[in-house]
Amino acid sequence: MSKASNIMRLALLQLKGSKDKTANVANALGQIEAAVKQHKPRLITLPECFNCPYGTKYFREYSERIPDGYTSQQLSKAAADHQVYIVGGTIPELGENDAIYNTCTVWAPNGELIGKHRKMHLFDIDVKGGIRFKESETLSAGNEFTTIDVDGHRIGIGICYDIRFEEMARLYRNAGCEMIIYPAAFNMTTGPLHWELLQRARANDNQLYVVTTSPARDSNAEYVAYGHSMIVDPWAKVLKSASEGEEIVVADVDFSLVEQVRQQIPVFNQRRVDLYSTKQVPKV
Ligand SMILES: NC(=O)CCC(=O)C(=O)O
Repeated sequence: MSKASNIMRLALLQLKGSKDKTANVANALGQIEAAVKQHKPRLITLPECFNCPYGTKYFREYSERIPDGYTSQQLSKAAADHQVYIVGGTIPELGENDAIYNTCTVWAPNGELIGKHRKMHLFDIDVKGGIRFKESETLSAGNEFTTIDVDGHRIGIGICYDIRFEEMARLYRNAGCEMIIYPAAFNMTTGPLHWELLQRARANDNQLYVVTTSPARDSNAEYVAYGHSMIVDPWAKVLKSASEGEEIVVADVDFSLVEQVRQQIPVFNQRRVDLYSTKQVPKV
């Protein structure tokens, strides 16, 4: 598809969550409607696990089939009603053989499912004096890369912990992506240290936009999300950032900046491939 425009308006919805799935989805739908009315975005993003508490003991109970489940159907309808792209955060997906995945769905303005990304790198960490979390206790990892086309612009999808894996971002860059979107929920141990750093690193290394959308912080929750949903530009500059609470972050991104940065700092033509190998890029 040809690039209709280089400017795209994004709205990142940093949403409050609770244990009530219907209320969480209703809140997301209300915020989508508000964002559309107030800001007329082309693309809306939601947080990781926006319809359920983020915790391994909850994933199976809250899981749904995609695209037949309740949350998918609501997001599809919202995209069509408002004529907008929706990167639907993540939900626990009930997959083949009863496996559960942490999955992002992407909806086109006609309500069609145009992308489904299962988190590839499960969040399994144990930091002394900090956080212990093991997604693999109940989740399975996805094995496929996911890119979508929005008005001729290729966008890669990753989920939270995926951002730590530079190889994945590099692969998206090599596949022609100009932006990577990560629904995410960093925590209060690693968030202050690594959240902005990782986004700016991925943007700088690959000369593309990086977008993250977090749940709002709830200090009483079992897992306290860091917040600070963010858009970083291809210069690795923070274009816009949320605070901790429920918030809509709106920004116009200019995709011509991607090409400008790649021309001005042409590292991808300066690789010493005679000294280090570059892997074959799998088709994505
Ligand atoms: N939900 C996640 O994958 C959390 C990742 C995270 O907090 C990190 O430090 O990495």
